[in-house]
Amino acid sequence: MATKAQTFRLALVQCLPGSNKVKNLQRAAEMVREAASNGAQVVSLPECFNSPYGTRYFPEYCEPVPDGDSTRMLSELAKETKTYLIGGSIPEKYQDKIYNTCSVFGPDGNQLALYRKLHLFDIDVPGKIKFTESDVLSPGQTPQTFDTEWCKFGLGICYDARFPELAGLYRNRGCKVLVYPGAFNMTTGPAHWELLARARSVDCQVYTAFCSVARDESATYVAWGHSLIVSPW
Ligand SMILES: NC(=O)CCC(=O)C(=O)O
Repeated sequence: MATKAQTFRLALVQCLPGSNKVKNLQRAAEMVREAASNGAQVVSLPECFNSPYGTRYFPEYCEPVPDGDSTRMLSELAKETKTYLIGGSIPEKYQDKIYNTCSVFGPDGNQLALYRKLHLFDIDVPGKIKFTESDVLSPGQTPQTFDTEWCKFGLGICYDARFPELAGLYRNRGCKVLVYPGAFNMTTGPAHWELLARARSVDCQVYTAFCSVARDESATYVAWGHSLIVSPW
């Protein structure tokens, strides 16, 4: 009798989006292919993988989901690589609003989830960083999970990881892995990135994956990087 595999390989793609959207998509696709060829069955991209991260960029780079170039690429890529592909996030244009949105596709290319960032990143650390996503973005309203043959996954985006209630809700729904595409910065990254991933894992007894964009010291928003996966232990 065939037994169901209990383990799988999850890859976090720490790509470096720049100002050219076509190149951002090409590079992300190359890195997903590389991960799949190294045995990854589930792959995540980071927050805003198709655009630079910043409120000034969201209106320019936003697209409809699932009918935009970035989401079409994700669906085709999931099918080509036969992976579960967690599409980081992109600025999504929906009606007259913009959301920070993660789409997930299965190995057959079908969309399994659409998650809009619930908690917008509005912070002011005097002398260090001020950022107000809510100037441009609207918050999502609904937590989202998706199923694989191995376990149920829960989705958050970056700042969402600061809210234990969301992780606890996913734990109560039976999720074993929480995935947060992200882009922390050089102030909060060293202070809280690893701490939050480990906290969510220990308090919910789940695996937690934080997938960051790579660091570019010349960018208007310098990301911390340091993608990581944490075990319940
Ligand atoms: N993109 C984000 O949500 C950034 C969150 C962040 O840096 C934080 O400290 O929280």
